[in-house]
Amino acid sequence: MDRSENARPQSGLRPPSHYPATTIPNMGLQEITDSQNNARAHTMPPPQGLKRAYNGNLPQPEPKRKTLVERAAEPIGANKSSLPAATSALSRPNPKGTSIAALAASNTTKPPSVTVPPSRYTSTSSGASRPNFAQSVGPGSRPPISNARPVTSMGSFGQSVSGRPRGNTRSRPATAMGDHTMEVSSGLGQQANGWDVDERLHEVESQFKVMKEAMNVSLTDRKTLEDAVDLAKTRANDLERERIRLDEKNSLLQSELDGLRHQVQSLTLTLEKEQRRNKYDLEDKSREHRHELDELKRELKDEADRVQRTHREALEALERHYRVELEDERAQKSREVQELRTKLGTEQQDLSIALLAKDREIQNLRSQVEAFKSDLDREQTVKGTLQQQIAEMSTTSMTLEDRNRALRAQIEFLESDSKQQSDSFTSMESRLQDALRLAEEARLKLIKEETERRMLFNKYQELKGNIRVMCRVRPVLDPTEGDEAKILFPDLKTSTQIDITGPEEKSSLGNVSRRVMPFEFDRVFDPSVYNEEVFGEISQLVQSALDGFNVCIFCYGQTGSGKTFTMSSDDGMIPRATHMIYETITQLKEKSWSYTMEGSFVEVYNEELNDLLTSPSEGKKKLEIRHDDSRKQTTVLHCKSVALDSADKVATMLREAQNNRSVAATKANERSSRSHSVFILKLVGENSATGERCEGTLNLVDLAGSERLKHSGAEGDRMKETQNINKSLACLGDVIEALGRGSGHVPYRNSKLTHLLQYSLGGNSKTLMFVMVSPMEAHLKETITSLRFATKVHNTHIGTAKSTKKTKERISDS
Ligand SMILES: Nc1ncnc2c1ncn2[C@@H]1O[C@H](COP(=O)(O)OP(=O)(O)OP(=O)(O)O)[C@@H](O)[C@H]1O
Repeated sequence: MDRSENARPQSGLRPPSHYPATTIPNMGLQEITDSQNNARAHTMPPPQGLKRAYNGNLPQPEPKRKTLVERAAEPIGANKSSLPAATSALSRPNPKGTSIAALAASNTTKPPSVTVPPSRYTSTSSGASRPNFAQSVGPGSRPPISNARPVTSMGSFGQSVSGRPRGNTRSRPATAMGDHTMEVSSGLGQQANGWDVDERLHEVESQFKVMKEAMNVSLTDRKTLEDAVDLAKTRANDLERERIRLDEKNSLLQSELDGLRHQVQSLTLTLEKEQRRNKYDLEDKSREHRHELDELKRELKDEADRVQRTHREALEALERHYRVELEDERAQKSREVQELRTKLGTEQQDLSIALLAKDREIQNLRSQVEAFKSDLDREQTVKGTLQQQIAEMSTTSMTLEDRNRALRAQIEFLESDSKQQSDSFTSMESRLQDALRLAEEARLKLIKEETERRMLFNKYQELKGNIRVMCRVRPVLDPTEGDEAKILFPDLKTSTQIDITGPEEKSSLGNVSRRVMPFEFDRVFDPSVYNEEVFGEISQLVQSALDGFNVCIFCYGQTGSGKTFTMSSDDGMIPRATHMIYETITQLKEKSWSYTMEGSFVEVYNEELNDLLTSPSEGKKKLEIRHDDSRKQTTVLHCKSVALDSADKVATMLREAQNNRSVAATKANERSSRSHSVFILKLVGENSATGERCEGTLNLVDLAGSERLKHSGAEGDRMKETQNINKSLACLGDVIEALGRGSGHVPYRNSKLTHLLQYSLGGNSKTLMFVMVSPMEAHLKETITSLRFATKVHNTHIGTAKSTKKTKERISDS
């Protein structure tokens, strides 16, 4: 065991390095002694003297079984001086904290005694070796056991003694004496003879002496040992006390340790508390920091919001500012635009006024041009007359020249006689006056001739008949329409006849035949004729209206036969009539005639009058018919009348009437073909030169479909419509018939239509009926019916006599 192990404290707790120096390691006494024993057991051989003394006879001492007493006794002899030092070392506080074991070890490792060299025994007495022996007994004084040393030194002794081989060799117990013996023998000299008894005896004696001395030494040793035992006992007691003191100290230390543990615990607790506190502090700090961070974030966010808000506000302010500016600018611009518009409007107005003025000017200029033209014509006539006169005058002039020459001769003869010249001027002036008078007379004659023309024209119209009937056959619109009826137009020259091949008829004999029915009218238009040509025929009647007559133009026929196409299509009779009227009015201005023209459009549906120029949204007022017998004029109360001061207005009026009719058509199916429409054009003309005044009316009537009720197979409202249509058409026939008969009573009031057209059907009025014919076989019966009705009308003569022709039906060849 080394010193460091001895110095280890008993308990597991190692005191800290800064432990107080007074503290002694907690080591038990037994342990100390054990350690010493062990140390000795390893390091110390038994005392040399004893070894020699008991070599071979004494029991070999058990080195590890030495008691404390023996061990205590060992250093006493040799360490009498060291014991007090040791005890004092134990008793006094060790400033460096050296342990007892360490002290013991130091005693062991540094023996104060010196081992007696063996050479001393060879030459010295026994008394001289004692202190050395005592010294060798002390602790640590013994030389360490050498492994090289033979356990049985006697063997070697024997060898060394004999120096030669021995035959009868006795073994001797190995003793420590061997060495001495050998040394002694060697000291006696090498020449001694082993077989010398004396010598051997001497040797034994000397050995005996030595042994005796050894005995004495042993006794002394014993005494010394006993003293040592006592001393050891004392020392043990001291040690026991020391142990108790150490125990006390130990317990003290334990309590101190407990205190320290407690302190450590409390420190640990404090530390834990501190840690906890620190943790809390840290958490608080962290919370604070987080809070601060949140605050900062919030502030930052607020700041950012504020900045954003500021920016937004700034932006909004800017936007507002710019918007206001923009609005201002826009308002200014719009004001400018408004001003410009106003200016433009004013300019436009001015322009339109100027335009109107220009128009008027142009019109005036035109009329002037026309007047100039007529003047020119007149002047040309006058010029012709004048040229004639000039020719006459040139003849006269030649005569005059002859006369002039003669006169010159006379003048020359008479020398400046001017009387004749002035006479000549006077005659020329009178001639001019005559020419002007003639021109005025010619103008008056022209006006008179216009009046005469009107009269003659009217007479001509009357001769043609006040009721005229024309027939028009529409073309086949589509090949899929069906079979075409056999219609012929035999009189190509005059175009007044139409031959209809009737349906198949069976005679009593069973012969099937078709009758050809010829119809003759004032004019027959085949399908190839255009509206333009048709209008050419009726233009004279329009002229009559301008001349102050009431004119009525009907379109009669079954549905789909072409009534509306003839009357109201874009190039129909109504637009053409109005255009013609405009043109004529303009022409008549040169004859000092000025006209006003008013138009209205009414519809007779189910024996009720409707204003087609008033839309249903404007509210419907009941129309009433008023007659002015003195003027022979009819007025429709509450009916819209449009001043037609331009030809375009007629087209607008027709469109408006068509629209209003379409709206009405949604309530009653196909209204247009189920009602009579009447376009009324009132014309009032005045002649500024003659003071004449004329008032005429042109009625353009598109009659409802003339199909028979039983044919149409109508029911309900449709039947009522058809009944009303048939009734009004029958009334028209009755009126015409009554007029033709010259009957005193004409049943105008039997239907709304005849009542409305009262002054346009009888008396001085002119009536033209178009009978419209479908070319289809399927419509043959209706065609024949219509043509028969038309013939009846055609045979009626109102006012003046009219030659009539008789036509005969014949049987068709086919
Ligand atoms: N002479 C014609 N040339 C070409 N097409 C015609 C002619 N006459 C009539 N039509 C066409 O025949 C069709 C029927 O004509 P329209 O509508 O004038 O008949 P309507 O007798 O007025 O019929 P409704 O009594 O039903 O009004 C129309 O499509 C029209 O354009």
